[in-house]
Amino acid sequence: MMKIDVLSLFPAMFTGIFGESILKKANEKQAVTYNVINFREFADNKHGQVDDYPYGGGAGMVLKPQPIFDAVESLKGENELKPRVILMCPQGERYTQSKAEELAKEEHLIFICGHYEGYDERIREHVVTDEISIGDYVLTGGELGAMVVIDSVVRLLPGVLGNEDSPVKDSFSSGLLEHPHYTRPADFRGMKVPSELISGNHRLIEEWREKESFRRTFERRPDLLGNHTLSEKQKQWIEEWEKSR
Ligand SMILES: C[S@@+](CC[C@H](N)C(=O)[O-])C[C@H]1O[C@@H](n2cnc3c(N)ncnc32)[C@H](O)[C@@H]1O
Repeated sequence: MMKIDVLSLFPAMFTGIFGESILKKANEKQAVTYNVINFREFADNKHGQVDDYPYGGGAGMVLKPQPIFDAVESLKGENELKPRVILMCPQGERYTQSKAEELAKEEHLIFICGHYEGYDERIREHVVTDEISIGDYVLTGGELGAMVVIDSVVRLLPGVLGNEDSPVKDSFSSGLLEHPHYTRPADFRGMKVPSELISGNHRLIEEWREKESFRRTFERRPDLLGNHTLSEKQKQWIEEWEKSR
């Protein structure tokens, strides 16, 4: 079972997300346990102070090393392999599906959610194994970022999603965006579902999905095709689309 610990100054933010939908079910199925800790409890001063002014001056407060070092040390099991200690940070590695797949193989993840201006650099250097950014924008705190990462990792744990929601065909898992979906009715206000999908012919349906998945990626995210060697079929599709433009 995967163990997820979160260090945050605002633990109540996680109550909703861990108590709903797939994250809740994953815990009920004993695929994962969640533990959210307010690292203020580890402050070694009677005011519970976890931040201080930056050396050299300037705006904003910096998270002190002591509460975070002590909190992380308290979470490492004695006989445990090293946990991944993940710092949520806009300066970190940009988060991707392949990182989610990598983290889903681990047994223990510890997330550090910052607030304020930044972290004392010694936290990065001596406690953290990974620094993750969820995108090129700045959030108020690391909590929302940690939720994004946790959600995307937990849904990959064995047994969490049923076969019907299998993550294997999701966008990015195969290197391409997923094909479009349709459901009933087959004709909604004159807008028809592609005939291949209602043909009942599995080969036709698979071919349509394969082609539309590639088209969607080619049109919306050609950057994803950067490392992809095009098959003959894909080259023909591109020619066909370029002619019809
Ligand atoms: C206001 S931000 C600090 C930004 C910092 N001064 C900088 O420029 O790098 C406060 C906290 O929010 C979190 N955060 C902000 N943007 C993030 C992002 N894109 N991805 C992950 N965490 C983020 C981090 O935990 C960060 O320590």
